[in-house]
Amino acid sequence: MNGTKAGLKVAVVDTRPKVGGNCTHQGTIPSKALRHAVHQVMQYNRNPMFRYVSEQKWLSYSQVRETAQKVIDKQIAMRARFYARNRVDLFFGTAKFIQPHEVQLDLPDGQSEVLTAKDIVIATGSRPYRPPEIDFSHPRIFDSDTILTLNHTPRNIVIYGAGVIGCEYASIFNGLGAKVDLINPGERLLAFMDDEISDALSYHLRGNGVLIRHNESFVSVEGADDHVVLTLESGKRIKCEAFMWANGRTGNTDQLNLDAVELKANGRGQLEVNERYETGVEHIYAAGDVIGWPSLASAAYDQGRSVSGVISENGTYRKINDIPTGIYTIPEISSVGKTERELTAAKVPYEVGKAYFKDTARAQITGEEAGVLKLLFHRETTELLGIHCFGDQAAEILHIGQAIMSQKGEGNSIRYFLEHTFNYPTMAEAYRVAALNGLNRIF
Ligand SMILES: Cc1cc2nc3c(=O)[nH]c(=O)nc-3n(C[C@H](O)[C@H](O)[C@H](O)COP(=O)(O)OP(=O)(O)OC[C@H]3O[C@@H](n4cnc5c(N)ncnc54)[C@H](O)[C@@H]3O)c2cc1C
Ligand SMILES: NC(=O)c1ccc[n+]([C@@H]2O[C@H](COP(=O)([O-])OP(=O)(O)OC[C@H]3O[C@@H](n4cnc5c(N)ncnc54)[C@H](O)[C@@H]3O)[C@@H](O)[C@H]2O)c1
Repeated sequence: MNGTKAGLKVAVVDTRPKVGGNCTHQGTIPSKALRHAVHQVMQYNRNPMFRYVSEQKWLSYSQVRETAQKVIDKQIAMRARFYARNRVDLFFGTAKFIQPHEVQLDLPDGQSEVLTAKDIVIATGSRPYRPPEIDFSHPRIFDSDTILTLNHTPRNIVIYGAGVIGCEYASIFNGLGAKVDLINPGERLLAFMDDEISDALSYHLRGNGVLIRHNESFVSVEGADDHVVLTLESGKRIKCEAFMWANGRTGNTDQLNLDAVELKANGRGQLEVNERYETGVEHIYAAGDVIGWPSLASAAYDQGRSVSGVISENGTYRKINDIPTGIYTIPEISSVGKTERELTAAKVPYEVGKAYFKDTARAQITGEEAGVLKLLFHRETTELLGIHCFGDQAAEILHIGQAIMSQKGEGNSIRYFLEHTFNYPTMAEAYRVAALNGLNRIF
């Protein structure tokens, strides 16, 4: 759309006969819609007020999947309208290069057609990495794509991989009442996050009954008729009704016939690009998950806009940095900027200001009292250096601080939160509380 608005003639190609990409069909949208539905059930079951209405109630995985499908359908319809309104031509078929400026589309009916373009953007995304020794065709063995075909609530599930996907699905199945074992090949959950926030997540998942095992690697995953057995290098054997692999993703480059344009993907199927999304082959660009980090829909949107800005020469181009993280576990996590670990290693004299959700009126009213907002700021200049939030609506709350942190010069100061009046009672008020808490430490 950014390209057509800048005067380019644009065609979009996708294998799937519906727009939206994996983000809409198998990634962000279904997982967030599932998570929201499950969170609502948890709130209903937890809140004593609803016991006047009825006893606790549970929804099945199939029921929450139905609500997710409705959101997916809305997204598809909305995106299809955007393409039509902006006169972006859509082609459905699997694309591969045949010449530097020619792409062949293999169509669902077995026919093929060739598209020619001055510039080409590879935005083929990613898919779950599948170790060859695991039989993903087994009806009880899933990855983050196929978990969306599960049609009952398992009594127990083992999730292997405690990255973002593993932690989010652990929250979803735990919220549905399934017994969840979360197997982490690493040392801690979400190791790239602030330690205190990662500890808070472990504490809350464990408190809700999730069994977390760190530093474990799989030896085998064996599927039987009515169960799956996971064997770990430590000798442990874990039996479950359903097994979900949530460890890593691979860029979708294997079908692109990259040899035809002398491009090469790395071992994870990803393409290397420079700041302007140029691949090294003139006129071929890449953006989104296929270029690897940060592999977020939020970043992919901006990268897509930017790459069309580069091509059209007069469209929007922005170097994308300071990307926030929003992780939709229950409770939610969000962060932007530096962690304490990074600031300590860089010998930056920082201070910490904290506000616990339980001490805010808004959280007491909503009952969402688990959580903390943590501000890291320079003790001399008071500039905000990092924001880390754990708790309900963390992904929204974060953006208030991000707006201040992105100001230039003296505009970026923790004092903003003391010099402006905040609506009361709001979760935004946590910024005022955290700023006071932090500035009180300065002497
Ligand atoms: C379970 C899960 C949850 C997530 N949650 C979040 C979240 O909460 N927030 C967030 O920011 N990000 C999240 N992500 C990441 C986010 O979904 C991705 O970063 C985003 O989808 C990347 O967009 P993309 O356009 O690069 O590629 P994709 O969304 O992967 O789309 C690529 C498209 O290219 C098509 N394609 C591939 N090969 C070809 C070919 N040869 N010819 C034609 N078409 C082809 C595919 O069919 C697909 O439609 C999540 C991901 C997963 C898996
Ligand atoms: N809320 C969100 O922002 C959100 C939610 C879900 C997923 N995502 C995105 O989806 C991606 C996938 O997440 P994940 O949970 O699978 O964890 P991950 O990408 O962190 O990977 C987990 C582990 O698998 C390894 N690995 C990754 N790709 C591999 C490959 N191709 N081959 C072998 N090993 C590989 C990694 O080194 C890591 O140790 C992340 O990049 C994340 O940004 C984001």
